[in-house]
Amino acid sequence: MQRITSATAAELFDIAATRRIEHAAAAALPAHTLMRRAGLAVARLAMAIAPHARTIWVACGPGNNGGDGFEAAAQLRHRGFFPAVTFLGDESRLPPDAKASLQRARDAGVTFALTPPSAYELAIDALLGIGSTRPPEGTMAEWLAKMHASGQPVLCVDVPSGLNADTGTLPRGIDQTQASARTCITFLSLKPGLFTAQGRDAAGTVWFDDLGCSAFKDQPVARIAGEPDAHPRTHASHKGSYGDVAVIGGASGMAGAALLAGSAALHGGAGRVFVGLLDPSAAPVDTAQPELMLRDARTLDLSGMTAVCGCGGGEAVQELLPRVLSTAAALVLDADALNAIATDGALQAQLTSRGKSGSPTVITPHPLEAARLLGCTVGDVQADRLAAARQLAARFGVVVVLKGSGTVIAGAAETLPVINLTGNASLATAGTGDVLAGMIGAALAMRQPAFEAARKAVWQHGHIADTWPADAAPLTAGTLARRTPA
Ligand SMILES: NC(=O)C1=CN([C@@H]2O[C@H](COP(=O)(O)OP(=O)(O)OC[C@H]3O[C@@H](n4cnc5c(N)ncnc54)[C@H](OP(=O)(O)O)[C@@H]3O)[C@@H](O)[C@H]2O)[C@@H](O)CC1
Ligand SMILES: [K+]
Repeated sequence: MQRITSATAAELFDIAATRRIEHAAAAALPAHTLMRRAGLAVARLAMAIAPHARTIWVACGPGNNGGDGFEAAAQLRHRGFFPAVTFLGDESRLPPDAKASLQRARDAGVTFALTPPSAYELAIDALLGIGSTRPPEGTMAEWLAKMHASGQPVLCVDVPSGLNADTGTLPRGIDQTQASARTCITFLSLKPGLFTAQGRDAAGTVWFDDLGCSAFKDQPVARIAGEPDAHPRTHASHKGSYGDVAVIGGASGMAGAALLAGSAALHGGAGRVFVGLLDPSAAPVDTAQPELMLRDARTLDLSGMTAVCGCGGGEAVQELLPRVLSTAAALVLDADALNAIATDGALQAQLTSRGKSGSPTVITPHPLEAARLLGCTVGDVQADRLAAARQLAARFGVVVVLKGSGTVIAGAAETLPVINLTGNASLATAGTGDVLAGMIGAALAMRQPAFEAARKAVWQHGHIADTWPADAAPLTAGTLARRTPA
């Protein structure tokens, strides 16, 4: 059993691949072996989460996910705990493995009830796993709501019930994202839906148990990538070794966004950082950050530079985009640059030809910006974030950073997309996106390949937030850019 953290590197498998792994493993092992192992793993984790629990509510559904629950209840009872099972299904229609585990729970003396216990210290959600086909309703929805509202810890078996394990979406009306402590133990494969969209909040802390079946492989759909490699600086290096970043943005009243991106690029290690402001009346120097070289955006020669374009760009950025797209050696497109491209076919064609020419280009849309670029709704993007990121990457030939819970980084078709596991809700504050764009710009300026530059910067951006000292001032975009609480 392995706890999954932002340092974990592993491949992710969709439901179809997980089914193939399950079938291959089940065929190679004696009957009921997988479910016994799964139930034992659930029981072990339950005992670790709630070692002093008097009552453990085990909610079991109509399929093999419920079977894992029966098996866990049997194992818990054998170890002196008092699991109370509520079963929502038809015994005569249980799959054979689940039927065997139901009998084992009965033989162990587990208590069965029609309604959940009035008090319990841990709930085990074994209602639905990867066989979920429709939104939970009726009693099942009520039980899930009760678990959610109780404030007691919830341990989800394989996946939070109702969660789409491929996409991380929950059905409307099924809110599993607010309970006090949520844990999910998943079997045989790590599923992408546990790590993006609503999946992260619904699953909480994820544990993985391969049930002794690591030899069974299949085709992954994505990966979590762990901590990126450090790029140590050689002693005999100089500022020219780390490249030039030019931030293009900061239209009237929005200079702060461009300055934040510039600060992030500077602290991200770029050799020199220019900030090309679109507001002609902007101050000639930022006295708080004198290292930033402020220029009029229209006068900057971008050849040989990494441009970070769009931060606070407003509508003014549109007229500069043809030149930025054609001359920047490497490019990060964010915010208003993306909105401008979304409404301008000629700019889209230019971005596509830039992507096809192999010039390093990273775009950093949030879901609404991604929807505008794809000509669909935010709901469509969020319904399958991996697919949306892949589609954007394929359409423009660029690296895509689709922001949000479980940021997705997608590039060329032959590169597995990455779901990033660092970051938390403290990043939901103005300007953090500008900081990310600047950090990616710095990594590109240091000549890291575009996908790796994006992956590394996204990881670090979230990691800074994750390791922000609890007793420090709250994280702001400015302190995030400087990487130091102040
Ligand atoms: N085989 C093994 O040894 C191992 C199995 N493992 C475990 O098995 C899980 C997969 O099991 P599974 O395929 O039986 O699917 P599962 O998620 O239990 O649900 C299917 C049932 O639910 C029903 N149903 C669907 N949606 C519903 C809804 N909204 N509301 C109500 N009912 C609904 C559906 O009915 P139907 O759609 O056919 O009407 C069907 O009866 C997997 O996630 C893992 O936990 C692993 O531990 C490895 C070892
Ligand atoms: K479940």
